[in-house]
Amino acid sequence: MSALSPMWQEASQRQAPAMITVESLSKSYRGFTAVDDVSFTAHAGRVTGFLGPNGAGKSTSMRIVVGLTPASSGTATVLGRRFADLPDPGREVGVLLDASAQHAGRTGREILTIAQQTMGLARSRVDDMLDLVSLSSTEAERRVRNYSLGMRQRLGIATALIGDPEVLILDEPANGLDPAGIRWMRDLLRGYADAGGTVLLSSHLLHEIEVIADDLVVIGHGRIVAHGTKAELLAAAGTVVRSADVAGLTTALEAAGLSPTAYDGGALRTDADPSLVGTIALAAGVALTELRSADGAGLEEMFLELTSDTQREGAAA
Ligand SMILES: Nc1ncnc2c1ncn2[C@@H]1O[C@H](COP(=O)(O)OP(=O)(O)OP(=O)(O)O)[C@@H](O)[C@H]1O
Repeated sequence: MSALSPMWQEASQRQAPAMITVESLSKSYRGFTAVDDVSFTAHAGRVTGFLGPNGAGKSTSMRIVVGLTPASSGTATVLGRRFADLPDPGREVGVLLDASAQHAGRTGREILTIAQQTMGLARSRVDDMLDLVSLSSTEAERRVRNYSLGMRQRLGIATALIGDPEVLILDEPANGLDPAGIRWMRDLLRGYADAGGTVLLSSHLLHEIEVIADDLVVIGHGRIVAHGTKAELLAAAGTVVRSADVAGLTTALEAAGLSPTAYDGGALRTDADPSLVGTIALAAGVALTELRSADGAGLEEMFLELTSDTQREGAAA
């Protein structure tokens, strides 16, 4: 990452170069389409969250990006090349796909030392990385089979970062981390992106990704259902409004041409902004008990819908 030119670091974030480009990617397994015409980009200086319920196609897409699974069609490039064509992938792209896949019989220090030697890095990188991910020297001497999932995630992140790559690709890195661990990871990734790095990370939890990501790519049933900056996706949320007279409020909003939908605990949500909703309620003589911008509600509803679909499918399978 230290190789990033100052020009890139100064570039406005949205105009930062695309470091990961996925175009019309599809993957089928014996007639089942796991990834269906997926396209997105991840930019330098930004954390891109890849969000979707279990089985949505996140891991498959990420495995294709890093060359572990062949695509049925479409292309994926990192730093402008197919992963397999990168001259020095370990030092260009840090990858953590499955923290549990690390060699269980080796110690954390051994795993980092192997990576350090394979990449021809300074020996000091091993201790630097252990410090960075807060694994103590005692923990580093333990075999990975005795690590908690959270410790494996920390070790996996250390391994991904040891080569000082420009791009980080992490599949569900927050799994197994406690709230303090999630905060630690958020700060680490924020610092990495602020220094010009590119992060693509997946999660099946909206709130987890909401606190970490700048950009969001939402996937369901193998297809991209939303893609944009977090601010854009959260802003397109409308208003949450509540009244003791739900029927009267619904009638008034519908008469004004709005289409309110039921929201949490008897409230209603509409796409209109709060001032319009307040004006309509006042004109109709309906007293409100709550009126607020529904930050994130649209995204949350969409995500819940995707999740419940997936659960129904899972139950039927
Ligand atoms: N090797 C495979 N053979 C057959 N089907 C597969 C294979 N790998 C993945 N799938 C299927 O493709 C779909 C997408 O799986 P994938 O692991 O990419 O989802 P995901 O979004 O990463 O989910 P999770 O959050 O559960 O890891 C799932 O229905 C899965 O069962």
